[in-house]
Amino acid sequence: APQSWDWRDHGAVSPVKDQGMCGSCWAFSVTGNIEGQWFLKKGKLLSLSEQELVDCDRLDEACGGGLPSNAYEAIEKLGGLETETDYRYTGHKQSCGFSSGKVAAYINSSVELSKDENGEAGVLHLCLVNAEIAAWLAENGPVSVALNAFAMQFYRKGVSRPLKIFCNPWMIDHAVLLVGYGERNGVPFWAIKNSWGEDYGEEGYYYLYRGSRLCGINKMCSSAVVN
Ligand SMILES: CCC[C@@H](/C=C/S(=O)(=O)c1ccccc1)NC(=O)[C@H](Cc1ccccc1)NC(=O)N1CCC(N2CCOCC2)CC1
Repeated sequence: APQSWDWRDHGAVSPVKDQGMCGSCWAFSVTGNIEGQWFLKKGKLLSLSEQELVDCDRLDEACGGGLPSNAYEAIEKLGGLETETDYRYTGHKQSCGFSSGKVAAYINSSVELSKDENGEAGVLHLCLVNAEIAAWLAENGPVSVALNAFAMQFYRKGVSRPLKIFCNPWMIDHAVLLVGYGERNGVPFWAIKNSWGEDYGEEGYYYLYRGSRLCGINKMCSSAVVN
């Protein structure tokens, strides 16, 4: 994998969004991943609708939380995602207003990078080791990841390196988008697109120390597949 990589430099990342007072981080993580996949496979960067998932993804729980793996399945069943403009974000659950005629992007399947080929858990690869995530990311696009967000809540700038006791990798409670990795003054980092608005962190981004599988970032990596 390259020494450093950032999908923002390659046009595969839409502007930072704000989930507001709604626990819909899972939807933003998934739309961010699909925006990247769609851009890389179809050449167009779209801003896709999280509200469609909040209102219409019955496998998840709207502002009460969700799982990217459920969301990919729901998007396949629905037939795709409308754009942010066509199905705009309100930050609370409404009745489903999805119309298949307005689908702007679709997915063919999804991959859990934390499982082996036939989807069994246990054989962790492609996500467990940092070099594997970096290689997969540089090759295939931004990755949906989940992590313990405790340290994120107190983050302002720089490379965050919380003590493990403040970032229990088994207490994962937030879903975000991994867009790149690199080094700052010799400190390796992951570049993470958050969904708490542009005022959060560094222009809406969180930079997490890339080492020793901090905050559980290696546990739930996934991506949609667009053919
Ligand atoms: C109230 C939900 C908040 C929301 C978004 C986070 S947030 O609001 O951005 C935030 C996170 C941390 C600190 C502060 C703010 N979190 C989630 O959606 C998290 C994201 C996540 C966690 C773990 C693994 C993968 C993804 N998911 C969840 O909270 N859930 C996952 C699905 C679960 N269902 C239970 C019933 O059976 C079906 C599944 C409900 C809870």
